[in-house]
Amino acid sequence: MKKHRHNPIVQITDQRIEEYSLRMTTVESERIKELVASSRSELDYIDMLSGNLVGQILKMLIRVSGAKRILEVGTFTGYSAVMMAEALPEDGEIITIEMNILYQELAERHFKMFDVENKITLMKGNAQELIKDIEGFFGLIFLDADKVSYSFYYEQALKKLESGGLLVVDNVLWNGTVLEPSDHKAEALGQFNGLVQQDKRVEQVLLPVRDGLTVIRKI
Ligand SMILES: C[S@@+](CC[C@H](N)C(=O)[O-])C[C@H]1O[C@@H](n2cnc3c(N)ncnc32)[C@H](O)[C@@H]1O
Repeated sequence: MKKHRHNPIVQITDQRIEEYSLRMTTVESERIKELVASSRSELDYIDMLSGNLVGQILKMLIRVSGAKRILEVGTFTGYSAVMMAEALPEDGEIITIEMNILYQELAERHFKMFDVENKITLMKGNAQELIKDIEGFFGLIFLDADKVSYSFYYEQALKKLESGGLLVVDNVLWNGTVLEPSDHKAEALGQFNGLVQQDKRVEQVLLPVRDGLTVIRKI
């Protein structure tokens, strides 16, 4: 029998509005639906997967900005990486970092299965160590890994973003608990949001979509 996590991510918006928004949003491709089904059949829980609202925002940002080189921190089973690959031109590339061996194997299998392995490179290991040595600049960076390290990743990401490049950061509202932090993750995310808000090097919008998504543009 499948296990359920004690504290799964819940929507911060009204559930009916969330469902309506999903119904009115471009539908996931067949391969993305298959990837979700495959993830569900392999794992006890898949609530870390960012979902169609975040996925479609990423795709839209890639198409509108023309970003060709993308860095993702936090692959999980490859959902957002494959979504982003769908919006990339033929010569585009994604580097995605994952430290969990089980997720690495599953993501790798999905990249092969869904024919995007030529566009996606999976870096295996701790992003906190690996990110510093990644060379070149990126048009878009998607930050979706260990929440307490967001401020560290933020500085690294700013160094690696092209001027005008986008940093998209997931879970910035942490179930709304950033308003009154009662654990170290909520506290770290609250500090991160404040850091971005004060930073003159960027402009940003915090979207109350799903668990909170901030889109940051490097000036
Ligand atoms: C929220 S999930 C990513 C979801 C994925 N972006 C998606 O939309 O399907 C976060 C992932 O980051 C990975 N992770 C957490 N800390 C990490 C670190 N320091 N280095 C690399 N991966 C990390 C976790 O193992 C997990 O798979």
